[in-house]
Amino acid sequence: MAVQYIILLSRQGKVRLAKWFLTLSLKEKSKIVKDVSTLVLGRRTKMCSFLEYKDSKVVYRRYASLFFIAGIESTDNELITLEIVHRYVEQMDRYYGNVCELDIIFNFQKAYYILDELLIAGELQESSKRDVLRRISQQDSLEEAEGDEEKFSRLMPYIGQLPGMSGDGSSSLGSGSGAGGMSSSGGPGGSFASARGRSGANPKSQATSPTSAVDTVRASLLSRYSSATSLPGLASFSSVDDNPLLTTLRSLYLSPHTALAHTVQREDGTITYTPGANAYPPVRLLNPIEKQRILVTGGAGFVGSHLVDRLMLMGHNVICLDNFFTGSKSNVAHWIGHPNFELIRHDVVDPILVEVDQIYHLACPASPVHYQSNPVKTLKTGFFGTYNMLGLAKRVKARFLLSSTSEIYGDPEEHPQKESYWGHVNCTGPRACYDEGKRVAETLAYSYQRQEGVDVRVARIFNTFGPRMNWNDGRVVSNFILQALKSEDLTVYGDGKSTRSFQYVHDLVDGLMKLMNSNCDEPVNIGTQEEFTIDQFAQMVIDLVAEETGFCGSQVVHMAALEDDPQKRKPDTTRAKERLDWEPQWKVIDGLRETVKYFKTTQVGSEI
Ligand SMILES: O=c1ccn([C@@H]2O[C@H](COP(=O)(O)OP(=O)(O)O[C@H]3OC[C@@H](O)[C@H](O)[C@H]3O)[C@@H](O)[C@H]2O)c(=O)[nH]1
Repeated sequence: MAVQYIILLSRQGKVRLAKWFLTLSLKEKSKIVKDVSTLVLGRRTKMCSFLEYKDSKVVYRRYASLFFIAGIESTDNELITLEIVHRYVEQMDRYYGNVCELDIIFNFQKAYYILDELLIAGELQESSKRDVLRRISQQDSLEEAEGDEEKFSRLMPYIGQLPGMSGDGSSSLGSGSGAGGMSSSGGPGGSFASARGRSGANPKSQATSPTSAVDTVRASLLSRYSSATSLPGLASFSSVDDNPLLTTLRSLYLSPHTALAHTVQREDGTITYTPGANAYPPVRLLNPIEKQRILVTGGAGFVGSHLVDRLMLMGHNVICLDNFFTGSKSNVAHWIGHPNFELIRHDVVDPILVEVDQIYHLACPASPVHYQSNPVKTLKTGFFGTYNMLGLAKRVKARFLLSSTSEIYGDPEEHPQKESYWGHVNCTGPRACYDEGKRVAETLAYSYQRQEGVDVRVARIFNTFGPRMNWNDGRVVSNFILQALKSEDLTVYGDGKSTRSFQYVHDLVDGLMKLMNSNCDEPVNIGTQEEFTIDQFAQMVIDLVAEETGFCGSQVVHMAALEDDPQKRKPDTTRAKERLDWEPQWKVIDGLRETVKYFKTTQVGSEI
């Protein structure tokens, strides 16, 4: 009698543990996991717990929110297998005390250790609960002695900078969305409580339902991490109006090149960077239930890097993925090396596999100058990039947010534009690579939603500006500010009567986060009602630069109009208000003032 494999599967289909006692290729293992998950999850509660799968058998039992699945040979005994599984549950229950799915997610190594004591090569080795627990507690003491020293020495450089970080160090096998699974634990088909009831070993368990076990774990996690809520100025991240947050954010973008201190040697033309010269900004210490692993594609770009800042300050684990085509490492340099941060150079046109809970898919050049410089690549990014990220979302069961654009409305015949408007796009014009790329990206998102059940969010972003726009971005805001700072003429394309509504980047980031965490799966316009003609906007920039620098000698000059340039653009944001409770907090003039400061301090006259 030899067990071939043990799989612990959540009701949402997430594998929480998999142990193989026979040699199989990765492909074969994934096939078995996929087939067996489908078989088991598809069964109703009263159905028999034994199944035939190819030339083997599958024995399963549900305890609270987890299915324990064992594969055996067709000649092996199902009841004995069930008894082994049950013994495993009892031993975990003893070890963890009121074990639940979260225990296994956050302390999965122990679940493996216990299994290793119970089964060797698939054969039952030790059925005594007491002996298994004694060995595990010996291991624990050894690990504590060795691990604490090492962990502390590794974290030492950060401890001074990250309030309360010293208590963390929990690992995560599955995703943070395990918390979602826990909330619905209990129910028919067996439970951890029933295992405890049989063992009679845990007096606490007799009176504890699976739901209260979850509550206990939640409560203990929350109390362990409760100090986070008292961090001065970092308790709330709901809005950028929160001044301490704004001060922290400003410190990140108003001095991007000082993330690494540097000295410039003019004589030999070298720059020396000093690593670790600046402290990381303090990030919130989230309890593991709230801490998400979040992928931001295009995370080193203009909007992406602001989003990364906000998510990092909120205390999440952030993976920033960028091909640095228009994004720049310096936009996120202040996070490099932080324990919660990973930077990956990768082009979304190629697939990638990372285990995450949420995906903000922002990767795509957004300035007309950039996206038109390589239209085929822009289309590939729109289609394949989105296709790959949706595939990833499907595979890891992550929520997916697409950054779409007001450009999907083309040169609109409806004004302001509601989300219900289908648009007016020239599919053969120079802007089509972006417009149609984003339109097909939306189509892909909703097709994945319908066909594969992927949880999608779609943000239609209107003209956005702010710090970290590239000096060579080519969009109207950065062009005009840079021209005005150098007292050059402001180049207005066309007669200057076309309009745009502009929003400051912090408002957009608020909107994206609200949308991601809402239940609104329809497209949502994110933009402001402040609409200007390009002539008016040019004059406002000249005035602001004069106010900031004391002088601006620029004039407005009109040049040839651009092909297919939309004549007017302003969002109807009723849906954002009603569904997300989102409204812009920044007046355009305030955002522009800050952007002028940014360009003045970091671009014009900058050393590097
Ligand atoms: O130097 C310039 C730059 C731009 N403009 C004009 O200013 C207006 C705005 O142009 P931008 O290049 O900033 O942006 P567009 O509105 O054309 O496209 C933008 O739309 C929304 C987003 O999704 C994208 O960021 C971008 O595609 C256009 O009418 C353009 O012709 C100038 O008059 N002078």
